[in-house]
Amino acid sequence: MFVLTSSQMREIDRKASQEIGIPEVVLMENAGFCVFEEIRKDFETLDDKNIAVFCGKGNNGGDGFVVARYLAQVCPNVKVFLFDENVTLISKVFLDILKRLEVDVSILSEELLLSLKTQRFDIIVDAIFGIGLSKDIDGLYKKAIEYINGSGAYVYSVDIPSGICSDSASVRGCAVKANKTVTFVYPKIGNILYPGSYYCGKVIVKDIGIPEKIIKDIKVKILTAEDLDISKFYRFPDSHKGDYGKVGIVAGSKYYPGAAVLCSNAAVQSGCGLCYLITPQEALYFQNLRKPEIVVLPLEGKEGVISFDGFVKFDEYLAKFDVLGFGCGLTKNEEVEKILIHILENFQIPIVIDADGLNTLSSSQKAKKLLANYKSQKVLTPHYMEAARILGVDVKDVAKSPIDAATKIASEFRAICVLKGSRTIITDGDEVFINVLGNPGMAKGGSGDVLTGIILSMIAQGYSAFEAAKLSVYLHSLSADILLEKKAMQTILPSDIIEGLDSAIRRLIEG
Ligand SMILES: NC(=O)C1=CN([C@@H]2O[C@H](COP(=O)(O)OP(=O)(O)OC[C@H]3O[C@@H](n4cnc5c(N)ncnc54)[C@H](O)[C@@H]3O)[C@@H](O)[C@H]2O)[C@@H](O)CC1
Ligand SMILES: Nc1ncnc2c1ncn2[C@@H]1O[C@H](COP(=O)(O)OP(=O)(O)O)[C@@H](O)[C@H]1O
Ligand SMILES: [K+]
Repeated sequence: MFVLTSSQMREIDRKASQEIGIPEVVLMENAGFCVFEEIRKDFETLDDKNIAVFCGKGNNGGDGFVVARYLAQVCPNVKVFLFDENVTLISKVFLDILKRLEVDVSILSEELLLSLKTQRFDIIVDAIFGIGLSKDIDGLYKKAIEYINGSGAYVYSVDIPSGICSDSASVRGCAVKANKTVTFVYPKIGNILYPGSYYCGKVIVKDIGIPEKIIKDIKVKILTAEDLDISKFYRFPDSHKGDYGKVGIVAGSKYYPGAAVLCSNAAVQSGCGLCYLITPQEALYFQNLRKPEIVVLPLEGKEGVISFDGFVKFDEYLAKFDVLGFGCGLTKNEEVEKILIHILENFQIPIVIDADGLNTLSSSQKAKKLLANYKSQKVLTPHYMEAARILGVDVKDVAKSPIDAATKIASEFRAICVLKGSRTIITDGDEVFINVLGNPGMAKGGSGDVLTGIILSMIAQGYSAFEAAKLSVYLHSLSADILLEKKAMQTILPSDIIEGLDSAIRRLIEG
């Protein structure tokens, strides 16, 4: 499913009306009716409800007038509150109809808002601002939104909760906290990314009669099972381990031995034929939880961290790997940088760089340049802070526009970027997928190491870096969601996510 920016939505509206000839009033009528239908579906009866519809002066308010008209046909207690009588031309069509039908329409003032505190509404429709929100909310708008949020009513937002920026999903001053948001054509970024997604409640996407053929060149999509290639999950009966690829992992240190265990355990649990773990000897003390299927190549370390001299002894192995993982739990020092540069200068293996591999990259101009020119597939898996370090920006800037940040990293390094967060973004610099599965039970140290292991395993099994990244992000969070059916968020561990891959893969295959 596509995800739109406000300008894409406007362009689609423009084409529908100017090129195809569908009048804008028809689209507004359809939008309002869709919202009404959703409300009618949710309640057995509406005639005993007290309903308020808050309408802004733009077209979002126009949708609100349509909703109010339909509601007034089935409910005697519908009140419309208008912020400004100076509404858009199309909205005026529907405001005039309301007036002719003698629906209760009032201009909202501070006094009127205060008097509403003694009334109780069962349902409130928020049609104050949609994709046209252009500045932070203040004044009477702010007070009305605070009133709506404190009212205890069941709240429907039209298109997007008022106060949420449809392009960044940020809260502009304050925002309506809806129970349900009915959006049109396709969801907007503000409906999908956080914090906007939280304010939306349940998001319902409705078709308002815009022909699909005018919706072109949309690059952002929600990641769904339909976007995944599972053809390589089929195993020929006479296949052998060599058919499922060799993963090499450079990970772990005296300080973070567990990261290496989680990453390599996840790799073997998700199907690669062989998995080799290159880790400093000093990290082995902790490895009793390591799966026995992993081949360990202990490396001579330096103060508990991998050393360049120790590492180059494994060059022969590196040449045989189908994919190399670099970074989980390595820590960051000059030796790690030297090793990364050595790999980038001397090998051409598909590479997945995570954690300290990314931190090393951020501070090494030489490694950055080599990576950009590295002639094999690359996947970078930063979380927001790691992305900020790579881009040399503040983490707030990444949070404000994560799609831009991920796209920039992918383009700069000609890599697949997996920008990890509550909504992980996967991009090759052109197409963008947003993952909407997963839960805060995953917000624990080690979840990222698990994801890296899965991506490595999928590349080893023959998937392209982009397909592997999509498939792995999906399975990783599907596993956590399945665990949530039986476990509390607090007790879901990254190691459980590894074990849960079994259910996740089976559920994906079975559909
Ligand atoms: N053909 C179309 O364009 C369609 C539009 N639709 C609806 O129209 C909406 C977009 O309508 P508009 O472009 O008129 O935009 P909005 O209705 O979202 O808001 C724009 C109006 O609010 C004012 N405004 C913005 N931010 C403000 C702030 N912080 N404080 C005070 N005033 C502020 C602007 O000056 C402008 O008057 C969509 O979200 C959707 O609900 C639907 O009817 C479907 C068809
Ligand atoms: N609130 C959340 N909802 C969904 N997924 C989450 C949430 N918090 C974290 N995750 C996922 O958990 C993983 C955390 O990775 P990362 O930050 O690299 O952790 P670590 O480096 O400690 O392993 C990412 O895949 C991320 O998408
Ligand atoms: K709204």
